[in-house]
Amino acid sequence: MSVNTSNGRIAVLGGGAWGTALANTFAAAGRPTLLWARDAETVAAINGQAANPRYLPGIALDPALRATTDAAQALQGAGAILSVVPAQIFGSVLQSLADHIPAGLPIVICAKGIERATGLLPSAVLQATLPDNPPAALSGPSFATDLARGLPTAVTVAARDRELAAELAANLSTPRLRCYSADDLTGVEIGGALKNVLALAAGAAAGAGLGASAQAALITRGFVELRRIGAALGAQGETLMGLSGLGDLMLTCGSGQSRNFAYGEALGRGEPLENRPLAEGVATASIAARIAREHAIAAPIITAVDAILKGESTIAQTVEALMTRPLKHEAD
Ligand SMILES: NC(=O)C1=CN([C@@H]2O[C@H](COP(=O)(O)OP(=O)(O)OC[C@H]3O[C@@H](n4cnc5c(N)ncnc54)[C@H](O)[C@@H]3O)[C@@H](O)[C@H]2O)C=CC1
Ligand SMILES: O=C(CO)COP(=O)(O)O
Repeated sequence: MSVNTSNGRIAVLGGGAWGTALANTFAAAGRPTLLWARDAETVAAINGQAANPRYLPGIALDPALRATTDAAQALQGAGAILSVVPAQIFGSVLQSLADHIPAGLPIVICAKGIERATGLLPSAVLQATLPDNPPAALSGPSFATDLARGLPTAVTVAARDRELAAELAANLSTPRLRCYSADDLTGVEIGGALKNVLALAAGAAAGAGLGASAQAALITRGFVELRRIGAALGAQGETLMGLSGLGDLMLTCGSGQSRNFAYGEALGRGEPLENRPLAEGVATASIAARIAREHAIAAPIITAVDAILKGESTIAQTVEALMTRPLKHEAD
């Protein structure tokens, strides 16, 4: 590993809730940080009022946080780059910024999803687009609103090179963000991506009034599916029991603060689904169901989430189908 990521500024790409919360924790910890956002109003609000009213309404940011609409400025002299744009547009954003991204610098992917069109994890999208920039990922139980309010949490920072992962984890840790390191990049990405699909299922169960028992059963059996898909794609089981698997599942599947859970709840209540905040699990459900099919993996819950979202099945039909599946040994 030849790059020292502690030199220079932290460049955070994406001025939404999570990009702002991450940049804010670094700035509050005294780390030189520059946030790139495409939206000039967001940039003006961060620089002028220490606020991001569009994505983090009512939260006071650190006055030291600086933002820009100029990607070249954000990336010039950066020692670490965090990409915090949604998973489905990560590839196109990378392509548009490619000329400004210093070769050799790792890119820490903070999105949680699988590219729907290709089935690629974000790290593979990065490798296909910028093969000289090593992929890393930051993932774990972390609501943007919690971190932005200065509440503490812990996440995993993964890179295939163990030393690089440890260095990034050390550089990105703040008094409010404890970063553990890991070398199972695939496991960390899969945990983050698939927990969103299960949060949709848990939210739908809550919204449809199926009860706390059904919700716990769904999450537990959903986690079995997450681990099966993870294993097929090369993830280590241990990683999925960690912060970016079980940890994030516990957070997201149990709180209406999660946009994926809230989307599922609206679905379960039969409410309109247009114009809602980003719910990455919607796109990921479709590709996760396809991956499961292609690998002949039993994933009835993830497949059902996809079918409900596509209008191919109702929640009542899904409950009936799941409850009448042939009985089986739990560990099989
Ligand atoms: N909000 C949260 O609590 C957390 C979110 N994440 C993940 O972080 C990723 C981003 O989520 P949020 O920041 O919450 O979403 P958000 O919806 O709050 O913000 C998305 C940001 O991406 C920007 N964006 C969209 N298309 C773009 C484009 N073509 N070029 C440049 N910028 C573009 C938007 O302008 C916006 O600033 C997602 O994958 C999410 O799963 C991860 C952990 C926590
Ligand atoms: O990933 C998250 C918390 O770890 C945020 O979840 P939502 O995108 O569902 O709000």
